[in-house]
Formats: sequence, C-alpha cells, structure tokens
Amino acid sequence: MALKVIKVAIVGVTGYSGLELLRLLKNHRYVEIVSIHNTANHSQMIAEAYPHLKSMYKITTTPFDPLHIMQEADIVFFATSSGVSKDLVAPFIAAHFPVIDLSGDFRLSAEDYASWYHKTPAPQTLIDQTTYSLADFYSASTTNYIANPGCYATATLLALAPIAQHHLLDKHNIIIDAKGGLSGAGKSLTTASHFINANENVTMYKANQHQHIPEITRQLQKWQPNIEHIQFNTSLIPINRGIFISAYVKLNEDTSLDVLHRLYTSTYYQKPFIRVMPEGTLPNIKQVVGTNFADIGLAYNQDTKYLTIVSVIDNMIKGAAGQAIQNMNHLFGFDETMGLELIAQYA
Ligand SMILES: NC(=O)C1=CN([C@@H]2O[C@H](COP(=O)(O)OP(=O)(O)OC[C@H]3O[C@@H](n4cnc5c(N)ncnc54)[C@H](OP(=O)(O)O)[C@@H]3O)[C@@H](O)[C@H]2O)C=CC1
Ligand SMILES: CC(=O)N[C@@H](CCC(=O)OP(=O)(O)O)C(=O)O
Repeated sequence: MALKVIKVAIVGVTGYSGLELLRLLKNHRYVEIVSIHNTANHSQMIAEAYPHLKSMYKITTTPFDPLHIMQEADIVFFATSSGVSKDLVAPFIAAHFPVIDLSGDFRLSAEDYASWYHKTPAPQTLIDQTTYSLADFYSASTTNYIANPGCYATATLLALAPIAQHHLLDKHNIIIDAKGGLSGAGKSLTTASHFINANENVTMYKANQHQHIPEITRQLQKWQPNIEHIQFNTSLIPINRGIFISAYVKLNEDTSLDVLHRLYTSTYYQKPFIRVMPEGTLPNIKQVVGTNFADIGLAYNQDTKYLTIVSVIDNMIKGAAGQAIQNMNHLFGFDETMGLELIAQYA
C-alpha cells in the first residue's frame, strides 16, 4: 500500500509535550506539520520563541479555530493542560475528525474525573466516544478520538500487564512506588519545582490522591476483573526526564523468577518498544531517556513471595509525545516505530 503524507495540527505546542511532538515529528517521513496553536503570542514564528527550533521549523502559531484545522489537517494533537481539551473537542468528535489527546480529560468517567482532577468533566456522551489507548496494546476497534495514557499510568500498566492479563495478581497486594522528574509537571513554575526545593531533594507528593490511580485501576480491571484497589504513590526526583516505577506485588500462585520471566518475554516479544531485561537484571532511567522504550526487569523474593517489577520510561516520550505518535501510526496504518527509532544517549 502506498503511504500518504498526513497533515498534523498541534494544540498546546508551546508546552513541554507539544515541543516534544514537534521534535519527534520532524523525523517522521509521512508527517507534515500544518498548524500550531497555544494560548499566547499568536502569529509568532515558533523558532523565535524556541531557538532550538531555528532552521528546523518555519511555521507560526495561529489562533485555535476547529473548522480551519479540519480543513487543513488530517489529525489534531491536544498537548494542552488538563481541563482544556474537554471544552475544545466537541466539533472534532462531531465530525469524526481524528484527535489524539495527551491530557487526562478523556481517560476517566465523568464522575472519576470530577473526583480526581477536581475539575468539571467533559459530558459523558463525549467521553463515551473516545478510546483509551495504551499504544503497545492498541486495538483495531479504537475510535478516531484517542485518550493517550498518563505517564505514570503507562509505566505502571506495562509493568503489570503480563501478570494482570493472566489473572495472577493477588488483589490485596499491589503496591506501586513511582518516581518522576520535573518535566512531568509541565512548564509552569511551582513551589515544588523551584530549583532550591527540587535540586538535591526527593519529595513524595499527592500521597494516595494521584489522578493516575483510577486510570491504572480501570485498565487493570479490564485485564483482571477482581482487582479493586491499588496502593500507589509518587515522588519528585531531581532529574529533567524519566519515570522509575518499583511495583511490589504478590501472586495468586506459587511461582519462580524463571516462570515469570518467560511470561514477560512471551507477552512482549513482538512489541518493539518493550524491552524485558535479562533474567536477574533491572533497568535504570538513563537507558530509556530520549527514547520511546519501556524497559522492565524482575526480582522475586522466595521468602516473602513478593515480586518486584522495575519499569522505566521517558515521561515526555513513552509517557506522552512518543506514545501519541505510536497511536497515530496505528490509526493511519504506518509501522508503529515510524519516527520513533531513538537510542538513548549513553554518556
Ligand atoms: N509533561 C509530561 O511528562 C506529560 C504530560 N502529560 C499531559 O499532557 C498535557 C501537556 O503537558 P505539558 O506539555 O507538560 O504542559 P505544559 O504546561 O508544559 O504546556 C501546556 C500547553 O497547553 C497550552 N494551553 C493551555 N491552555 C490552552 C488553551 N486554552 N488553548 C490552547 N492552548 C492552551 C499552553 O499554551 P501557552 O504556552 O500559550 O500557555 C501550553 O502550550 C497535560 O495535560 C499533561 O498532563 C501527559 C503525560 C506526560
Ligand atoms: C512531577 C509531576 O507533577 N508530574 C505530573 C505528571 C502527571 C501528568 O502529567 O498528569 P495528567 O497526564 O494526568 O494530566 C503529576 O504527577 O501530576
């Protein structure tokens, strides 16, 4: 089949994830960026505000206009702060125009969104027309409106998928300790992201209240219906990019590291972005930063019967822009690795 170049619009282009979409899509052979949007500074050359884009992009930001976007483009990405896309997407959904939303606005039911994001949700009728798509488990029945998963949710779900899909999780013992870098919080400065507070420091935040808890629980329940709750906490660590998940789980049956390792390798052997570490070794953040990989390693304690799963991703790529492009590749029939063949910087 001859592949056609698709035209892309990005809303929220001046945020961390929007800029990452621009960076990655430059290397996608079948993509042309036709319009970019933000809230401030319309009609500004993007490379003037962001000098790292000089000589790579000669495109200006323009006011957001859904009709114009639908005339010019084939797909729109929303890389906007939470609470924005839910008010802007109705015309696209009504027209069955492809959308990939990087925000949390369409990942949960209206009721859960109100409880966990503390914001007014999108109408449930709009939510019902969207598909939550963990790109490595993309389903052909996906609708034209894709809710891209959250960054911590991605790393956690990939860590737990092989055992949840085989109904092996002991529902009373699912503990996830998640750590992430500062870019996860977006570009707005906060007290927590102030250099003095973040540098040489580690802080737990949103204990038992993180908005990715219902997102993870919901997907786990699709795989293993008896799961009710997870114990999930997040900490801010002083790095720019990266997520490090340590999951501690017990299993429903007695097993061994060898059996579990074979389960992980068989689940992921045809998934190009999931790399299961050799038995007995664990991944670190640096080996995935700058890439769309999720690297996963296992350790099993025969005395306590706890399985430790370590999963690492780049929050801006696998956790946001990279996964969104992977979903776009699926949606348009491209090879899922297109534009995403990236190797981490070693030194
Ligand atoms: N950072 C990450 O690692 C991850 C982020 N996400 C999600 O992706 C989304 C973007 O995150 P991130 O890049 O960090 O966010 P940033 O805060 O860095 O950027 C937000 C972007 O949204 C734009 N924006 C805000 N309101 C509007 C509006 N009404 N109309 C048009 N544009 C608007 C901003 O424009 P302006 O510059 O003009 O204000 C800016 O370009 C968020 O929902 C986030 O939760 C998901 C996974 C990981
Ligand atoms: C360090 C930091 O604050 N990270 C953010 C990342 C999650 C995120 O982007 O959340 P949504 O995709 O659900 O909007 C957080 O923990 O809230």
